[in-house]
Amino acid sequence: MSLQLDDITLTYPDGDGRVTALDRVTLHVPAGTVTAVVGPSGSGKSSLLAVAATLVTPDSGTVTVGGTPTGSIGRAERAELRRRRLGIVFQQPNLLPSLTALEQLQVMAHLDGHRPREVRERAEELLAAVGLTDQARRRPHQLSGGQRQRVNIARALMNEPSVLLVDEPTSALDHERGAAVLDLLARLTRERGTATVLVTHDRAHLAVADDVREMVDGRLTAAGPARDAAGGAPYAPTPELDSASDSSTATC
Ligand SMILES: Nc1ncnc2c1ncn2[C@@H]1O[C@H](COP(=O)(O)OP(=O)(O)OP(=O)(O)O)[C@@H](O)[C@H]1O
Repeated sequence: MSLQLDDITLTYPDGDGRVTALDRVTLHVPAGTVTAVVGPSGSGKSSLLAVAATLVTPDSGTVTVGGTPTGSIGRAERAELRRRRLGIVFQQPNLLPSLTALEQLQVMAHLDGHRPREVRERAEELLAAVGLTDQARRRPHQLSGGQRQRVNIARALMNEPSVLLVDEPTSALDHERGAAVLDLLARLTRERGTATVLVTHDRAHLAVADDVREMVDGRLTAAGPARDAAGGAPYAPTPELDSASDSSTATC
């Protein structure tokens, strides 16, 4: 299922006036693809994720998650949609200190009333997918930063979301671990048909994206595909990179 944002404008109160965080933003993220969003501080990236997550209601425009237009449903239904359809990965994994890696995942689905055996199997499958089978019984303080972030990602996938919203998942990691987490996100996105939005400052990681957009002053520009045909060239946005052919040959 896909994520569709149409003509989204979002303003916040600012003294006597209002500041425009998102300015007529339109974005379509097809199922099984990763769209990366880059842009300077204060350009509107977090606001975009908050609106896509239905945590913030825009002034105008529509957010459609897996075919469901979120503006036309009530608050309770939106909360239900968030729980069932959306996976959200914030910068810092907010894992519960007293739970093991396995329990962090299980607790998500127990809340939904699934059978314990099914829940356990799914949690084990996801921990295996992120390469943490051997760490399943460790608590957060017994895991490395990269391992904690992988638990965070596995947990976000526990309820099989249609849409995955990821904010700077590698900010606490070194380059190599960050790249491994990004590769994992891209693989799981494709395997599970998720529509993934990835906000990142690290342009070296954009090679995993199917599409790269740049946020500038609340406007989203089409920056084109992040990879060349060989899957290698990283994206480096500059004013002359409006054409896709340029973006595929640019270097950082
Ligand atoms: N709650 C708020 N009240 C008022 N203005 C806000 C609020 N949240 C964000 N803004 C403003 O909206 C604009 C977009 O902010 P946003 O946090 O979306 O940017 P960002 O690209 O995520 O920045 P960063 O990379 O620093 O996290 C900025 O001008 C910011 O100051």
